[in-house]
Amino acid sequence: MSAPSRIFAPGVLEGQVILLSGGGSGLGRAATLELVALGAHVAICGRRIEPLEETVALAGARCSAHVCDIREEQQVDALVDDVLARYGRIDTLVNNAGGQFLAPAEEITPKGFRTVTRLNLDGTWLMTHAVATKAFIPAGDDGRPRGGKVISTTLSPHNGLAGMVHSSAARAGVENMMRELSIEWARFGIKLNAIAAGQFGTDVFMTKYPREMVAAAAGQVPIQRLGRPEEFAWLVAYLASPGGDFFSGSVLTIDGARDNHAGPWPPAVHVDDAGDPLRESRRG
Ligand SMILES: CCCCC/C=C/C(=O)SCCNC(=O)CCNC(=O)[C@H](O)C(C)(C)COP(=O)(O)OP(=O)(O)OC[C@H]1O[C@@H](n2cnc3c(N)ncnc32)[C@H](O)[C@@H]1OP(=O)(O)O
Ligand SMILES: NC(=O)C1=CN([C@@H]2O[C@H](COP(=O)(O)OP(=O)(O)OC[C@H]3O[C@@H](n4cnc5c(N)ncnc54)[C@H](OP(=O)(O)O)[C@@H]3O)[C@@H](O)[C@H]2O)C=CC1
Repeated sequence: MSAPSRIFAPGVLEGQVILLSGGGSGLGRAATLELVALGAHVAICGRRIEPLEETVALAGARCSAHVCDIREEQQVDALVDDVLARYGRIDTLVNNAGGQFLAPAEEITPKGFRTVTRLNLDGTWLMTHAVATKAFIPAGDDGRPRGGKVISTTLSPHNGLAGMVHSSAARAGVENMMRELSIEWARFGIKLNAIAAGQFGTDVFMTKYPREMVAAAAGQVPIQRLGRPEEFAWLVAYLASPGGDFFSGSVLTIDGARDNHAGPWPPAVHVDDAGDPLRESRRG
């Protein structure tokens, strides 16, 4: 059973049905536990059943596991149909599944580039389109489109993450997809936002990339630490809650200022002998 939220009132998401991709690990698991703790029913998906079942064991009966590869149109259709058959509605879609490999751009093959853009951009589109057309746009009891929310995880820094040209391109595409759809689908009551995550110390982040880069990552964040999965989870919960109702078409960057500068301030080349930031002397 999920522990009570440290931030939000219990029950703030009571009655909501949330579909979240990548709920078997890291940020997706943390978000699932927070959403369930706030009263939501959360259907989670991923390619492997084992990690999904581990999340269900932690979250309790309001969470269900569904195997689905978000890159496969038929699997996505079947997933959304299953979730609707089980819960009768979907209020919020969290597109959290994603990832990439680290490689110099010139070494990335067409297949490698396609693999990452298919996962992050096409997969996010397939999920968003299926949930919108099956759950958000059809009329509810009042004869009007039911509406709903879409929250998509993207990537900070926005000026390009070196070694990840495929993911940098795909996440920029996702952010503009959210912005564009927030205009077109406002007429259906659909609100779409992106959460641009900086570096968070999830298990996969800590183990997938070269050790030297992981060790240096916190030092590249102006506030000098990695994000904590629960900090991401709180932002997802806020957007899903009534507090998030006037957000649409936004990119919320959660990265300890990494989007603005890499490293502490002042950097070593910007300090005087006492270690203070350099400043110009007044003229005259
Ligand atoms: C310090 C850095 C800051 C990082 C900031 C971001 C952090 C995070 O996002 S942390 C969370 C990361 N989580 C994930 O990435 C999870 C999901 N990732 C994956 O599933 C894989 O990494 C995937 C994206 C590569 C997709 O896996 P899969 O569909 O199983 O693809 P394949 O392994 O079959 O590979 C297909 C194709 O892709 C190319 N490729 C894969 N890995 C590499 C590599 N390490 N280097 C170069 N190229 C790679 C390659 O073309 C593969 O085809 P084949 O050569 O025919 O195998
Ligand atoms: N941690 C970080 O610092 C950052 C993370 N992000 C992004 O945040 C998200 C979560 O990251 P994090 O928790 O750290 O990483 P994880 O690798 O732990 O999470 C990725 C999740 O996505 C699922 N997934 C991957 N491919 C597919 C697919 N084709 N279909 C369905 N599910 C899939 C995985 O499950 P399975 O393998 O079973 O399919 C896994 O549960 C990702 O999009 C990541 O790129 C962005 C910026 C920084």
